[in-house]
Amino acid sequence: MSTDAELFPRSRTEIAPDAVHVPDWLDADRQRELLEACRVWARPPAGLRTVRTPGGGTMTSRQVCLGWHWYPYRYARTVADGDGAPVKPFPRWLDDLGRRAVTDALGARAATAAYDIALINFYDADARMGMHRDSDEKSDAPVVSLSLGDSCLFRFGNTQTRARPYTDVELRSGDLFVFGGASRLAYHGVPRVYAGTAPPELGLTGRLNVTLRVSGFQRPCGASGAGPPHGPPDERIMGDSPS
Ligand SMILES: O=C(O)CCC(=O)C(=O)O
Ligand SMILES: [Fe+2]
Repeated sequence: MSTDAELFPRSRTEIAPDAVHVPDWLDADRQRELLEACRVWARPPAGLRTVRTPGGGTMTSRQVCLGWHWYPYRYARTVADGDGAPVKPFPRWLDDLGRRAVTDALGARAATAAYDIALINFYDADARMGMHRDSDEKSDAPVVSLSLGDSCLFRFGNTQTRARPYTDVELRSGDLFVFGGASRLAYHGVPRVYAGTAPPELGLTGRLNVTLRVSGFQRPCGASGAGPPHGPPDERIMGDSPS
C-alpha cells in the first residue's frame, strides 16, 4: 500500500523498549519473493500444518517451520507432531535478512548470532493468535517478524502478564517488527486479521507472518553455520520448557 495515500505517513516507532515497528520495510518485489518462498515451504513433506495444543485445542493459524521444528512448547529436528519428516533447512539468505532487520530496527550495536529458526504462520480471515511469549529458545537475540498480505491488529504487551498494559499496532504487508532486549520476553498476539486488505498485486488472500529466531541450541556434529542441519535427523527435543 502506498504511503502517499496516508493522511499521516507511517514511520518507525519504538512501541516498547527495544521493540520497534518499521513500516514498509520490504518493497513489493521483496514481498513477492518472500511469498513465493513461503509457498514452497508450505508444501509437504514437513509442510503447512494445524498445530494442536496440549489442552486439546488447535491454533487457528496454520504453521510451517524451518531450521528447528516448533510445537507446543519445544523444538525438534523432525515434525514430531505431524508427518515425522525432517524439518526443512533454514536458508542462509533468511539469516542475512534477519540480521539486516535487526540492525535497521535496533541499530548496529544490536548485531546478533545467526538466525536458525523460522516460523511461518498463515492466517485466514478468522484466524488469530493468543497472547504468548516466545520463550522456548536458549538465546536472547531479538525476534524478527515480517508480515505479508492482509493487515492485522498486533498486540504488544509486557513481560509480566497477558493483560494490560499493551500497545496495539497495525501490521501491514511489508512491515517489520523486531523485539529484543528488555522486550524479548514480552507477551504478544494477533487478535484480528483485516480480511481483504492485502495489496492486490501481491496475489495473497489472507496473512502470512514470518518470524525469525535464534535458537541458541548446539548444532549436531559437523554442521556448519551456513547451511541446513546436517547428519541424520533425530527426535531429540530441545528447549523443553513451558511457555
Ligand atoms: O503473526 C504474528 O504477527 C505473530 C506470530 C508470533 O507471535 C509467533 O509466531 O510466535
Ligand atoms: Fe510470538
